[in-house]
Amino acid sequence: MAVYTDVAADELADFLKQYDLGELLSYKGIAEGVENTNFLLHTTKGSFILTLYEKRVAKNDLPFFLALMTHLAEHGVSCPLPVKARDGEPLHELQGRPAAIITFLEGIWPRKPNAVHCAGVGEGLARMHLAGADFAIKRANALSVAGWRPLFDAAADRADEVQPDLRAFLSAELDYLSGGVWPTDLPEGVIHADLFNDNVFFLGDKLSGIIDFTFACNDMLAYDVAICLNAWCFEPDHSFNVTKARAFLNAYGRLRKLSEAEEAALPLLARGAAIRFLLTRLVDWLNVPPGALVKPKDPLEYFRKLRFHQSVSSARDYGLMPSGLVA
Ligand SMILES: Nc1ncnc2c1ncn2[C@@H]1O[C@H](COP(=O)(O)OP(=O)(O)OP(=O)(O)O)[C@@H](O)[C@H]1O
Ligand SMILES: N[C@@H](CCO)C(=O)O
Repeated sequence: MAVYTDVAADELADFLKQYDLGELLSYKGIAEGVENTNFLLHTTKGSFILTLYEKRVAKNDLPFFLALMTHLAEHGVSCPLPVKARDGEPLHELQGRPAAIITFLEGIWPRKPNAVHCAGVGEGLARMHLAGADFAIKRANALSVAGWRPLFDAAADRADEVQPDLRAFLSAELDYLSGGVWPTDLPEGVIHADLFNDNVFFLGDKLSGIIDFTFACNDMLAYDVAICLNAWCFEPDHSFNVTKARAFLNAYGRLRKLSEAEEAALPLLARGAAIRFLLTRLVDWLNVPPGALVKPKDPLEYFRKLRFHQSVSSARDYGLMPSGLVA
């Protein structure tokens, strides 16, 4: 998160009058993250997170995110619970933006994830996929193949300022991924779609919670696996760590085994996941709003990851054995 929209103490106190959360003791903006504005609130009833939904979040989608968190929490996934105001609704408006309060989760996101964290994420992701199976509301993935071209168009003219020939590289990759190779028949369900290390909290080695469902949607479950391979299984120098990948995939597979078709599609899905984050980061990198408290993320990290996936010939390169997952 970040702070794009400031909120004065008296405005916040007025806003809180709609809730049964006691008196406001203190609050502060959270600089982490890039999508929405977030504040940590301390009230006489405890700690909470207030989110003001910004640019990339469509207001119509907010009921999906809020209901999903409630559904997952009720099905054993540790995630924040939306707090209902006195009118029974979790969604209101503050500073002209849709705003919601969610419960605070204890834990710390791992700055340097190790293989144990990766196994925790594998298990947590599989639990989320299983728990989401009977969630009734649907939301299409706005950032799947059809959504990448408009991002490219928004950044293309200045892409080469970030790295020479980046524009041509992205254009060729997009042509390939949108040219009929993207899978259409893999198992689908509710995916998190942004399960990065800053969205997973741990207490010690144990996963304590998953946050930030603002990209959650219905899509291929294996695409979520591919997003996590990108987000968790590379080193700071952007080299791939097969030990972490194996730990992640094995833990996932113990709860939800990937089908042969899903395994075979992993390299392609990983390329798609890499270009999705490369493109959103590139657009953000080139368009930091003046005065915003936000640190844009490095797009070129995902260029390097994408290059790696382009060199992968099969899911074996991610630590999977031909007969399926190693115990
Ligand atoms: N329920 C919660 N409990 C505790 N801390 C939270 C909670 N929700 C958010 N935070 C804090 O706010 C930070 C940013 O939250 P979040 O990742 O949801 O924001 P975002 O702008 O959507 O970010 P991203 O760039 O990851 O999409 C987290 O790293 C964490 O420090
Ligand atoms: N997790 C994303 C930011 C939020 O979409 C990234 O690291 O690019």
